[in-house]
Amino acid sequence: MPRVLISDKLSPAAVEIFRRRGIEVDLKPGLSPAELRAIIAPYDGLAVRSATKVTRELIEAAPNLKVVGRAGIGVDNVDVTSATAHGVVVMNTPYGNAITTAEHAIAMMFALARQIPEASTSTKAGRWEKNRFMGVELFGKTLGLIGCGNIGSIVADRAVGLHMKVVAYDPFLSERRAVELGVEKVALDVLLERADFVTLHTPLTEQTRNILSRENLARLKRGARVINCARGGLVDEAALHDALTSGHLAGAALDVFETEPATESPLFALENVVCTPHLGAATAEAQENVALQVADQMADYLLSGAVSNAINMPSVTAEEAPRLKPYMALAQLLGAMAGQLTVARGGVIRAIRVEYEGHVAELNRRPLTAAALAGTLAPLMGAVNMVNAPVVAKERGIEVAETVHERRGDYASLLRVTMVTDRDEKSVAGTLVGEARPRLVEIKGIAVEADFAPDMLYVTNQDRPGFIGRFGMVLANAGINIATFHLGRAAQGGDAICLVSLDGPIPESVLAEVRTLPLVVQATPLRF
Ligand SMILES: NC(=O)c1ccc[n+]([C@@H]2O[C@H](COP(=O)([O-])OP(=O)(O)OC[C@H]3O[C@@H](n4cnc5c(N)ncnc54)[C@H](O)[C@@H]3O)[C@@H](O)[C@H]2O)c1
Ligand SMILES: O=C(O)[C@H](O)COP(=O)(O)O
Repeated sequence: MPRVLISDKLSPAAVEIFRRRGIEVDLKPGLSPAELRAIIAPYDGLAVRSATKVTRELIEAAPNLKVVGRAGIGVDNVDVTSATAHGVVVMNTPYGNAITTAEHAIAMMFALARQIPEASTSTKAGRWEKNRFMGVELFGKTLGLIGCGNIGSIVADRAVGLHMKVVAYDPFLSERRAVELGVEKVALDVLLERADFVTLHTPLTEQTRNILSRENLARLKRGARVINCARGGLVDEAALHDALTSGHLAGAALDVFETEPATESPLFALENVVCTPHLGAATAEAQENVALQVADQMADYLLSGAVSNAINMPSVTAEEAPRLKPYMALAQLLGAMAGQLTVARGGVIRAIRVEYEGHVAELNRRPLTAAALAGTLAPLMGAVNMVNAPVVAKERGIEVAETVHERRGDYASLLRVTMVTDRDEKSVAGTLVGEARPRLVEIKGIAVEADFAPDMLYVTNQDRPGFIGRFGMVLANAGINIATFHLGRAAQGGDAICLVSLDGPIPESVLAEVRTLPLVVQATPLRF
């Protein structure tokens, strides 16, 4: 039974889902990084919000970990590169808290425009300062959106409803989408010049870090107001403080901070600053949404291999997963065979080709190619799986090509994996028997029919009488039982292949003897 650890405060709905789906779940929010590292080893899944930092050290301490589920949007607290390198899928819930966060940004805009928090504090303190709090109307004002994705679009919709003019800076926003949303797509400089209010809705990346830098804050209109409900680090906090105290900016509303938890900041002393403690996603509805969604997604992956909303892996729907699973196993086995033959021959890998023919060509091929890659690379590089194989191949400069053949051959479905090195090419092909059992049907273009077995021996020889008898005798003399025996040849008297499955690994001394037999070209033990 898979085990999941929830290390942040998630709605109890998540625990219920995991248990109902047969997953053992432990709820331990608030652990220190060292405490978390000490207990993570047995878990298959880790569910987090933004408080847990899923670092390289944590991932390295988690040999069983298969999936990290972020109950929320931002994954900047997860070291996705390390997770990928260790074959761990990282998934988030990209829509579950979008409305709630957009509403928080709008609430912050109202709070700023009418100084509601400060006015409330003053009124509760018994001071009736009716003349102190003079606000501004939102009607007719210009809202500048930096980032117009899921949350930015909802903010735009609400702002248009308030009769604001909305301008948006987002390099990935199409003109068509901008028109649909009723926003004007502009360059960042134009936004900074025109906006009365600026609201940020981008992830924190190398490109967006400090997007409201000292220079960009200075470009804002005098009297403009800034709202950040996205991520600390998007705004230069020291420069913001200076712009507010100098009177250049009229106010700022911050839900997120460079350092969190933010328990002290010079900004807290300013009257025209409204702060909340990263509450953007904090509504009952949003927390229920993200908890249910992350638990279902993680359970799907752990139980059936279905992948949704993964940051580092192609999607596999729950409907596809059962159909893909046997083909993934076939792709992985073919890859493992091609990889082992390549290791035996040596050489620098240049390319890996995966060919699809028949029904399999109509399936979702990305996970199949990833499985084939994982199979090929694992014998050469160790801990490679479907998650990290494409990255590993890219890092090593290995070209990956996928080919779909229209032609129909002897098999309803055929998968072929070829490894190209600076020396030669090695290809193996297979199919599924009864839609479930992987079967090898071709090695180096030579037809051969064999099931995969944990221990096999692959021999190439000259197609002349005498090989089979001597080969059988060597194994028999060593007390090695041949479980299955398969032969193939390119042409009469030409290159021939022999693939046998054994009841265990072949001892080195016996292998050496096989290699010295007349007619034998090479002998390679295979493990699956
Ligand atoms: N305060 C909170 O509690 C809270 C809650 C949810 C999300 N968030 C934050 O909000 C962010 C946005 O969420 P979303 O769901 O809208 O994400 P999204 O991916 O749908 O949208 C992000 C948008 O930013 C744009 N973008 C990327 N780089 C940019 C750049 N250099 N300049 C301008 N635009 C750029 C993208 O094109 C995209 O349209 C998340 O990444 C997360 O960090 C915060
Ligand atoms: O990216 C997000 O989804 C938000 O920042 C929410 O973070 P939280 O789950 O810690 O509230």
